[in-house]
Formats: sequence, structure tokens, C-alpha cells
Amino acid sequence: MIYTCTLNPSLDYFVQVKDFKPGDLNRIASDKKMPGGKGINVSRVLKRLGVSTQALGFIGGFTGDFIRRELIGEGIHPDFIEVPGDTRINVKIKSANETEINGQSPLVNQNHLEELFLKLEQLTERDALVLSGSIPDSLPPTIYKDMIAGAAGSQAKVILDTSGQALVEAMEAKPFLIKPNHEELGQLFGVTITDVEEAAEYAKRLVSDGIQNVIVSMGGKGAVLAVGDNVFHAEVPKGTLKNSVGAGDSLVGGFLAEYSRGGNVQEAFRYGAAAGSATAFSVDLCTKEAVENLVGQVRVSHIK
Ligand SMILES: Nc1ncnc2c1ncn2[C@@H]1O[C@H](COP(=O)(O)OP(=O)(O)O)[C@@H](O)[C@H]1O
Ligand SMILES: O=P(O)(O)OC[C@H]1O[C@](O)(COP(=O)(O)O)[C@@H](O)[C@@H]1O
Repeated sequence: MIYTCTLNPSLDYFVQVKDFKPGDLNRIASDKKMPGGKGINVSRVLKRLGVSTQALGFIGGFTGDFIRRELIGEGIHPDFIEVPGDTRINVKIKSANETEINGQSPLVNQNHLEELFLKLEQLTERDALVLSGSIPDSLPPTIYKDMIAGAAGSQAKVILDTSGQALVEAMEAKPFLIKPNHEELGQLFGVTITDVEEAAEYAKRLVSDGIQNVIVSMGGKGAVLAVGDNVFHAEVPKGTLKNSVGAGDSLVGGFLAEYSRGGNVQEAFRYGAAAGSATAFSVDLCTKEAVENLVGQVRVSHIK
């Protein structure tokens, strides 16, 4: 089973505004509400790609009810821990460009954490655990590192997609795969990464530090995979960007879908990149059909 864990889920409120002006009254042309947060998006993508998952994490309040209901409606099994307070609302404003305003989540206390750790103890070596997204303010930046340690006995594969101090700490626990985007990778080293060469160089350094697989997503420039002594670049097809929210989560979901079907890391990387692009080119997350239409157009080359 693939478990996703979203410590900081969200109700994503997408609004379309004709000509967004900060500091002015803006009226919405159209809107939609979606269950969000990185692990939850990975679960939704996996389900669309025909792989069943279980969604773990903390949710609460009316926004939490919405998320649970939507996931059940999509055939995803939610196993959240209920916390007091409302799960955050993240506002995504689509106008000439995209503006995101991500909210604050409710307090998670020691009892909630213990409940989560008990669930992790039940993982087995056949499972994978996806730890994705920011962490609520009430949790320490070591939380992902502690969770990886908590799951270590099971030998489940851990996939990590987070940033900042939480990423720095968790890397010490040597997850199977990390997926920073190029900005997040740059933050780790205090540099600005803009091209594929630079991403390859820094991803390689992380592999030398003991992370098995590093995928750096780079929006329209595709993605870089560092594994062992090799670095690959996935060149992605050109298309009209409709929505970049969830593209990174789709890459992770696509990678895992293919990898869990027995695919190798390189094929999983190609499929993941196609899933990211399929989401970028649609208004919602990718569909299986869209991914399969694009996968043949993703060119993976050995660059180092
Ligand atoms: N404009 C785009 N054109 C084609 N593919 C894209 C585009 N934006 C994103 N993607 C695909 O989605 C993946 C993840 O996107 P990215 O924006 O880098 O992730 P994140 O959301 O984590 O910042 C990319 O590696 C690429 O495969
Ligand atoms: O936990 P964070 O870093 O605030 O991110 C949460 C946001 O990221 C998303 O999961 C999208 O992530 P990506 O665009 O990186 O795939 C949204 O659904 C959510 O609003």
C-alpha cells in the first residue's frame, strides 16, 4: 500500500480574476474548491492512475469535513487524525499570472502525534510512505526526520517532498527519494539554480550525501534525476500552462504509480514528468489518459 501523509492539508480555493490588482476590490469570474495539500494531491493522482492509496495526516473542522467527503467520493481511503480547529484554506488566484496565499493550520498536540506514530509502526517493507508539504507551526522542524525514524523498522520506502529546515533535518534520515523543485534545491545550498546543469550538479551532491534518488522539478524545463553515479534530464513537451498547482505532486504520484507497477526508476521518472506536465496543461490534476498521451513525448537523456 502507498500511504501519503499530509501534516498540513488544505482546502484549495481557486479563483479566476480578470485583471487582479492587489490593494483594489477584485471580483471573481469563476471559482472552485478542491481538497489540497501535497500528500492529498499525491493520493488523488495515484487513484487517477489506478493505484490505491491511504491518506494519513491531520484534519479538522468544516474544511476537514469537505476534504474527507471529497476524497471518499473519489474512492480514496482517508485515515486522518481529527484535530480541533479548521484545516487551512489556501487561496490560488489565477489572473495574468498565478498568486498563492497559503493559510495556517490548526494546532497539533502530543496526543495527535502519538496517534500518527502508532500508524507508522504498522507499515511493512511492501509499503511506501509519502511525506509531503509544509508542517504546521505547532510541530518541530525535525518531525519528518522523526517520522522516517518511526517507519525505519518496517523498511518501507520513504518519499519526501518538503522544503526549508524540515527538508534539511529529514535528509539526515536518508529517505529513498526527495523531490525539491529547483528553488527549494537552491535554498538548501544558498544558491540560485536556474538551469539543468546547475540542478544536476547539486542533485549529485545530495546523492553523494546518501540520498538514493533525487528528482529536481523545474517547471517547463522538465526535471532532473540523480541516482547512483548518473544524472538524467527529462525534457517535457511544450503546451499551454493552465494550472501549475499540483504539478510537483503529480510528478511524485506519477513516479510512484509507475514504480509500484514494477517499473524501474528511470521509467518511473519519465512517467512522473509526463504526469506533472499533464497537470500543468489541465485545469485540474492529470488524468491517466492525459499522462499516457504525453509520456511518449518526454525525452529522457543521460547528462552526467
Ligand atoms: N509549463 C510546464 N510545461 C510542461 N511541463 C510542466 C510545466 N510546469 C510543470 N511541468 C511538469 O510538472 C513537473 C513539476 O512542476 P514544478 O512546477 O517544477 O513543481 P512544483 O509544483 O513542485 O514547483 C515538472 O518537472 C514538469 O514535468
Ligand atoms: O504545504 P505547502 O507547502 O503550504 O503547500 C500546500 C499547497 O501545495 C499544493 O499541494 C500544490 O503543490 P505543488 O504545486 O508543489 O504540487 C496545494 O494543493 C496546496 O495548497
